[in-house]
Amino acid sequence: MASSPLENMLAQMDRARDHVDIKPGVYERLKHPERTQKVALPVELDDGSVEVFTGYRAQFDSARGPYKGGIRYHPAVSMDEVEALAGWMTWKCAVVGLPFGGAKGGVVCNPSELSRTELRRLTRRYTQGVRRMIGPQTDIPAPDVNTDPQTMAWVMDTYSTYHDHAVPEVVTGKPLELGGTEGRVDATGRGVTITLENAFDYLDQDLRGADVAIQGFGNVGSVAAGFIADRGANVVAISDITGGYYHPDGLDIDAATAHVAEHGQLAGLPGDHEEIENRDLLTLDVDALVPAAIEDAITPEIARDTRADVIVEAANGPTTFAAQTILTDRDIPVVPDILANAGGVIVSYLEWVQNSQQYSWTLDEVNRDLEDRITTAFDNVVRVYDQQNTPDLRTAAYVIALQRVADAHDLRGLFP
Ligand SMILES: NC(=O)C1=CN([C@@H]2O[C@H](COP(=O)(O)OP(=O)(O)OC[C@H]3O[C@@H](n4cnc5c(N)ncnc54)[C@H](OP(=O)(O)O)[C@@H]3O)[C@@H](O)[C@H]2O)C=CC1
Ligand SMILES: O=C(O)CCC(=O)C(=O)O
Repeated sequence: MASSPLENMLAQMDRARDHVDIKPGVYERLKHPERTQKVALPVELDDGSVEVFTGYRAQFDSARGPYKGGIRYHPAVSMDEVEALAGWMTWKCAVVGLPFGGAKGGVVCNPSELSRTELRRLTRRYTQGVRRMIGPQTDIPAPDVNTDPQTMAWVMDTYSTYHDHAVPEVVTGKPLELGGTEGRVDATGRGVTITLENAFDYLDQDLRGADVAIQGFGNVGSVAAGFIADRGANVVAISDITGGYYHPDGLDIDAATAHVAEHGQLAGLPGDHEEIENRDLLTLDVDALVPAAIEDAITPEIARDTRADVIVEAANGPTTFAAQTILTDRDIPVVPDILANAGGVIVSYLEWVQNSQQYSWTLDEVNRDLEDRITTAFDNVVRVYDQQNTPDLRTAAYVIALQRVADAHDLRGLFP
């Protein structure tokens, strides 16, 4: 039976629960977001008509610091999905040791059908709708699926108009000109690549010469593909919603990136390669599979058929709970989303710190800090997995995250 992202997230928590010293009341609270909001967003379209979009923001937990998490524009956005994504942000920030809680927002829309001016009006409406929830000390949005630095600039501008001065630290992932940080655009893909290297080291394998398949060629997937190819691996397959491409000796990632920059999608990618379906990409005989699209890519059926030696989750929630159980039984390690894709929020944290200090760091400083934090988190997860005999790496990551959030609740005395 298909499960929703929220059901998957809650089941992942339950699997870790017995390994964590947590009061029942605290655990029960952590199964519910602290606050959610649904907003109606009337937007004037370019033809003069008005369409009312639906937006959401879910704030999951703030015991460790302000809520943090991206804004997604996608037709499948729902309250269930943003609640799950907000929960995953909470565990992600905790597992990599950031002083943040977790949130997520989204608007139900198809951005490919909206013009730039329509997207700007939609973003302003959404920001107005959630402006009492967000703020530099309360909840700090960032980019996610189909949103980018320009979207964040509009959020920052709209929020700032209510405060009579610029408030850059209300969002991260901004353009450099508006207080964005060096390295944020590449940060998630860079973190995925570092995690893939860490996983190969842990498994005593060499990334150089390894075959890697990547599903999703957006901000995260395309950047990861470039870095992974730079490390000497063969990126043998890539895909987006329009379909996939395969070459046993590795694809030309620079050419694919240039093609997407020009055409907006991979469709029509020229070159000497085979076209494949997304499902075929997920079951290729590769050394590593990197799902970098959206949730639920790896279903139980895919988990039974996949021939990857290791899976590194660049997307949030790409593996269903039932699929993870099958992969665990098949001894296929999965480096979970809350660790593998944390590079983005790590560098968002660095952006927020720089904005708060009105100071900026070099790209080298940012990249070094990212590498240190994500590698330390990887080592901690592997240590818990090895020492506490958790069923899989995901459970180990949840054990660390849940314990840190539970300890924060205890120390703050939020529960008698
Ligand atoms: N941006 C960030 O910093 C972070 C993102 N993430 C997660 O990474 C994932 C990707 O995000 P991001 O790269 O920013 O998003 P983008 O919107 O930039 O890219 C998403 C990519 O996935 C593709 N895609 C969507 N659905 C499918 C599908 N069913 N099959 C194959 N490809 C598909 C899209 O194709 P098309 O363009 O053709 O629609 C696009 O190439 C998401 O799960 C996101 O939550 C996690 C941490 C941080
Ligand atoms: O950069 C951030 O603050 C959050 C990015 C995000 O939405 C995610 O990690 O899923």
